[in-house]
Amino acid sequence: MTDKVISCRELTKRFGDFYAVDKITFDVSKGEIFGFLGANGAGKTTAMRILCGLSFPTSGQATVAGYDVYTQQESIKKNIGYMSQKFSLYENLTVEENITFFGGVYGVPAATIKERSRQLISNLGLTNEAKKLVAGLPLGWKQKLAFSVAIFHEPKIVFLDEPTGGVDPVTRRQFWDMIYEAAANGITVFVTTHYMDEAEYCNRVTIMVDGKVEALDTPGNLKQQFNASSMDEVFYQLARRATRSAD
Ligand SMILES: Nc1ncnc2c1ncn2[C@@H]1O[C@H](COP(=O)(O)OP(=O)(O)OP(=O)(O)O)[C@@H](O)[C@H]1O
Repeated sequence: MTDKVISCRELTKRFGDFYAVDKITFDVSKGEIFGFLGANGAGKTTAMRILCGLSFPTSGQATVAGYDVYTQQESIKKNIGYMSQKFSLYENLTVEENITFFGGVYGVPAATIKERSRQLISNLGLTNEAKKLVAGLPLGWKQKLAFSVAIFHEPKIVFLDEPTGGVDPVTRRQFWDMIYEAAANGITVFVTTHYMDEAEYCNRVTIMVDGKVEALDTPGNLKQQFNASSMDEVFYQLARRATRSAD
C-alpha cells in the first residue's frame, strides 16, 4: 500500500456564496511530485493555504503528513516546507544569514545549521557569495537557494507556489533537478506552476477549473485521454472551459 502524505476529501472553501475551492478530492503519495495546475483564479493558492495549515476549509476533510487541517495546523506547519515566488528569502540578508535564519525558524539546532549550511553553500556553488546579500544574486540562484532553505529542516512535504516564475527553461530544468533529488530522498513535492514544460516533469498533475479538479493523472495518461500531443494542449482544452478569472 502506498504511503499517503496528503489526503483530501471534498475539501471546500467558500467566501460568502463564492466557492473558491469546490469539493476537491485527491491523495498524494510519499516522494511523489504532484503538479497543481489551473488558470488564474482557479483556486490553487486557496487550496494550498489550507494544506499548509494557514487557512481553515469551510467543509470536507484533509490530512497533511497525517495531521488534520482543522485541528492540527501547528503540527502541519512543523512538517512542511514552503516556498513561493512572492516571499521566500530576505533580500537584505546574506546567503549564509538567510540559511541560519530560516533553519532557526524551522527549529534546526544551531550546530546542525552551521555544519549543513557550509555543505549546502558548497553544493550550490555559492561559496564565493556566502557573505553577499541575496539581493545581488541572479533570480535563478535565488530560487535554488529558496528551495534549499525550504527543505533545510528535512520536511515530509514541500509546497512550491510558482517557484520558477520569470526564469528561462534551462534554469527551470536545473531547478527541477533539485526537485527530483528531494523527491528521491522521500520528500513529497506539491507544486503549482503556469509552465507546461514543468507539468511534464511531474509524476501526476491535477488541473483545476473554477475551483474543481477537472483532471488528475500522469502527464502521459492525460495526453492520451485528451488526445493531445503536449500538456499545453491538455491544459488549453480544460482551461478554456473556465468561466472565471483572477480579479
Ligand atoms: N479572502 C478571499 N475573499 C474572497 N475571495 C477570495 C479570497 N481569496 C481568494 N478569493 C477568490 O478565490 C478565487 C481563487 O483564488 P486563488 O488565489 O486561490 O486562485 P489561484 O488558482 O491561485 O490563482 P492564481 O494563479 O492567479 O494565483 C479567486 O476568484 C479569488 O478572487
